[in-house]
Amino acid sequence: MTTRINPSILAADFANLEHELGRIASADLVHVDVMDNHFVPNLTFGPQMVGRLQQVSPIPLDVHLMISDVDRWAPGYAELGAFSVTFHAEATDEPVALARRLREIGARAGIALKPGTDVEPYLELLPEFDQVLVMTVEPGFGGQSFMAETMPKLERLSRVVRETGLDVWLQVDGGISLDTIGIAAEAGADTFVAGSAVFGGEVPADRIAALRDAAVAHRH
Ligand SMILES: O=C(CO)[C@@H](O)[C@H](O)COP(=O)(O)O
Ligand SMILES: [Fe+2]
Repeated sequence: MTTRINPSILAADFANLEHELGRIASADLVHVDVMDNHFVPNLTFGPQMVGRLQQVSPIPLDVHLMISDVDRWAPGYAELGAFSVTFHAEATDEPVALARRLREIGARAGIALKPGTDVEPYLELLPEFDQVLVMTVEPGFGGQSFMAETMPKLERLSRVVRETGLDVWLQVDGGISLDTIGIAAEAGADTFVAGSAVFGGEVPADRIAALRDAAVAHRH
């Protein structure tokens, strides 16, 4: 099974983003955290900025929308060429309609679950999605501690994906480091977002390689 490392540019130098993207070119995708200071108490960037990142990035964009009114805003990120667009389950009453719209435009559709959100109601919707993002911290900020109590959710998803044979990527995001990536890999994650663990090092490419090795060592 493929293991993907997606560095989060939330931990990058915002004044030098093109340069920062170049330093993580050995990663699989670049994780772009869009926050609106409404769904979460923090503010990052919007479509104009993400569109420009899309133009200069050497690797595809994995957009994580932490915004309200997502039915209105999410399709725009697919239209600007993002490889995947992940919205929060808590932010819409129509997750299936929105996922279909994203896929129609040509993006992979992802659904994200906050640590306190139950996975059970979403299991039957899995065929509508290309990716499930299990948040391993409360969304809003980088540099928080990994919440191991979210792992049963990942184990449940992993079992269902295996049993059904669906091609749904299982992503974890928040507090992923050399100390925690093995726990998430063992629980069934295949796609790992890491912000501070990648950009906190002198050479992000070395961090990416080390995280990848640690994840592969713990995969079943
Ligand atoms: O979505 C989020 C935070 O809400 C993340 O993508 C963070 O950017 C991850 O940062 P680290 O926990 O890896 O520092
Ligand atoms: Fe994220």
